[in-house]
Amino acid sequence: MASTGRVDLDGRPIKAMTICMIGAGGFIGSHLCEKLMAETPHKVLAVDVYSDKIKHLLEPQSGGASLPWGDRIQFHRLNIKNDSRLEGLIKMSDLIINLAAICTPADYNTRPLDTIYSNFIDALPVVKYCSENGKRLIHFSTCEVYGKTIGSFLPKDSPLRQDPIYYVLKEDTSPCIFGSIEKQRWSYACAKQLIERLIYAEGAENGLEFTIVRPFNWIGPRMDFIPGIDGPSEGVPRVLACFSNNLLRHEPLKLVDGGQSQRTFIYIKDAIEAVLLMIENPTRANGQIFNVGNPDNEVTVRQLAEMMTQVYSKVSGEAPLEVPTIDVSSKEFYGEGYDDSDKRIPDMTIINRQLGWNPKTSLWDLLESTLTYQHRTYAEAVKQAISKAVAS
Ligand SMILES: NC(=O)c1ccc[n+]([C@@H]2O[C@H](COP(=O)([O-])OP(=O)(O)OC[C@H]3O[C@@H](n4cnc5c(N)ncnc54)[C@H](O)[C@@H]3O)[C@@H](O)[C@H]2O)c1
Ligand SMILES: O=C(O)[C@H]1O[C@H](OP(=O)(O)OP(=O)(O)OC[C@H]2O[C@@H](n3ccc(=O)[nH]c3=O)[C@H](O)[C@@H]2O)[C@H](O)[C@@H](O)[C@@H]1O
Repeated sequence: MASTGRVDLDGRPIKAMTICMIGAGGFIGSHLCEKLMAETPHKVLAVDVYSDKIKHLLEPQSGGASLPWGDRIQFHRLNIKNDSRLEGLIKMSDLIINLAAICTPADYNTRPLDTIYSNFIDALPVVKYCSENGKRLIHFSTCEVYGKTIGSFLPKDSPLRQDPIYYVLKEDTSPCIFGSIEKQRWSYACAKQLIERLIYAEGAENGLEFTIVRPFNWIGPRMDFIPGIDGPSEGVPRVLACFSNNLLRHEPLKLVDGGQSQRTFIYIKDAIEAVLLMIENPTRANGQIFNVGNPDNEVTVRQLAEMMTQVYSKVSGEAPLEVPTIDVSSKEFYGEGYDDSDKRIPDMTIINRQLGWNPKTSLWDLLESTLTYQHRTYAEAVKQAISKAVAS
């Protein structure tokens, strides 16, 4: 590995590495590839079944000159479920990052088998090849492994609900609390928890060098799809894309079960800074599980809907709807077996101590840049789709 001129947090030179990034064509992968190309000399073997979100990194845009990062990024279209090329790509790499997963809640209770296979079974060979070949692994888990907060089981009027010990989620002390088996929502969280335990055990018993990332609602441009435009008309993406779709179509935002659940949202670009620190500081990141979120950006889903409505009106110049939201039951919206995390505030002690990282962007600012992107990218296409539907 050649030196890069960059230094790590302890002042040691960082060597250029080859990174096998599985799921590189998704939302997080596309931002991570962009960052690695723009700011580092590392090479990326980008593995995915789709490449639309990283097209701009793989080939010059129409009429443009060659790409500044040349051939440092290579796309390998393969499905890790059933492709023998995976092991070879892992062997060629210094670091493996696994992002591949089914990770939209609408799938957890309606396609629980695919969800469990994708998040546990399909990740097994990746862990095995890393362990057998002595390769470092950064695996993407989720804040959903915490499930529900302890506080949610206390009486509604209990003063203990105000005590952070009952709701702040900490990597090494918080329990993982899921609903019953009939609540298939938890198939995802449970599969992610088991793969975390397996990776941890590979570290303990076989010396696998690993880092586990638990993202807390990372959002930004290129997240999921807009139904009927760049994804299926009946598809249900995560909340940012659902609400963006409603705003683009001038229809009320749907609040599931009153929109009382709470989330902390973090701007994808802040979160990617944390991942780059993990990549380039293995001695500080190995053996760690990291929460990556923004505890200062907490809102209820209802408040998120209200803020997105205001921000969208500002960036689009269109007046907000008179009735901006409507209530819908979770059964109607997601079907049988849905359940929800009540509240998600990440404890930041470990990532602060190990990597000195903190998020920067406020919720308003991150929504402003994201909705500007959504409006610029989709408004015209949505308008055309609506007028076509009216004409036919
Ligand atoms: N976005 C978030 O806030 C968030 C939060 C918690 C956890 N995560 C985790 O981070 C990871 C990435 O999330 P994302 O938001 O970028 O999701 P995403 O769906 O945009 O990206 C996942 C990518 O993996 C690819 N993939 C899935 N199965 C594959 C297979 N068998 N072979 C090859 N490629 C495959 C998909 O095509 C997709 O491009 C996931 O593991 C997810 O569980 C994300
Ligand atoms: O992003 C994360 O950190 C994790 O959480 C997400 O789960 P969740 O936050 O429940 O999923 P969203 O689709 O973003 O929904 C957030 C909340 O908004 C609500 N919602 C969603 C969509 C909608 O149109 N209306 C609405 O009220 C949901 O019921 C939920 O309470 C997903 O499971 C994963 O992407 C990820 O692992």
